[in-house]
Amino acid sequence: MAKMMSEISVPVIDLKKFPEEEEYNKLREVCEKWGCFRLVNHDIPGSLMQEMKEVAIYVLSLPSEIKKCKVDPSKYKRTGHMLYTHQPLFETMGIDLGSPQPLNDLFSQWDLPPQHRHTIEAYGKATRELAVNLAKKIQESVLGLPIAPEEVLDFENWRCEFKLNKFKFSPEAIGDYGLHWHTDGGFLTVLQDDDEIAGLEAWHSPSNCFVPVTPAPGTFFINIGDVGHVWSNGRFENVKHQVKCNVEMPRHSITTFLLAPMDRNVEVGKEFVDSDHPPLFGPFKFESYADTRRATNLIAGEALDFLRSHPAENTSEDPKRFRPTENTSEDPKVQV
Ligand SMILES: O=C(O)CCC(=O)C(=O)O
Ligand SMILES: [Fe+2]
Repeated sequence: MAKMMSEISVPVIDLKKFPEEEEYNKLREVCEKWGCFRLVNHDIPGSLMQEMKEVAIYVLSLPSEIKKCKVDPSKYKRTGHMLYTHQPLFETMGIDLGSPQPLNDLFSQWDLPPQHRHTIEAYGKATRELAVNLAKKIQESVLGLPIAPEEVLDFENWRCEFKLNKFKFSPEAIGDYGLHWHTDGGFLTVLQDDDEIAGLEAWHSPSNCFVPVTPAPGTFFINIGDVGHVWSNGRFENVKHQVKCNVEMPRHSITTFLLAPMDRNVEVGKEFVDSDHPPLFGPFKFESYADTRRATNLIAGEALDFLRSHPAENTSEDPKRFRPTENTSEDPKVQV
């Protein structure tokens, strides 16, 4: 069994403390050492978070015949209900909020209360803005202020994805995985984890163990994904995380993924490159990276090895490379 160090806890970033230099330094260090943090004092109202959770509970408890009824997948790649044979406790509902049409189609097919639409739109907009704000703070934490306007990244134009998740926890599922360990593919994720039902665990490389993430109502859990790792030239941790069933009650979470530039390549940020730190990754299109992750089922950041500038320098010698001490007898990696 992997050791679980319950005395270590995920660091906290306080959004109200910016632009204090100390909080910028903490943010940068946390991205390097953990790749995740608990965010407090953001300005998304607790009432909107609660309403969004109620919508998630409502939508994901609809009969499966209704949930199965998909909006045209050729039209909307990111909208629809998904189940995973290897992760039977997990189901997710993706909604593309990039244009009003997918929501129009969903609401006309599913006959959802109109108020739910308002909640999804308001919450999607608020968490997207929060993700963009955090991404900017992260860039500022590296470059220092003020950043020359031409260097500020256009995070507001980046691709964003939105998902409602349900974990069908029950007495029989105790000890099972809701989601096996993985990284998120994008730049960063704003996760509203269940405010009552625990289960999320984040990998902490310096301690070589998974750390339980304790629910904290009214806050978000933020994690850096593979694109954030590439952009920082490997300096920021694309944190591995998993969800385990410890409680006998269903668990719900809502994820807003800030993924990558829409029409440009993902590239190593030039602020991370100098003669001692050549770029570790070549430029790539996010969609093709996402396809590779899916096709190879390498969903814990290993697919980045295909993009390394010097593939011979395989990360297997990297002492920080993820080596789980449990789950090794089976292949736990399943697409998320
Ligand atoms: O529900 C959670 O706590 C985590 C969800 C997650 O990791 C994901 O959707 O990628
Ligand atoms: Fe995740």
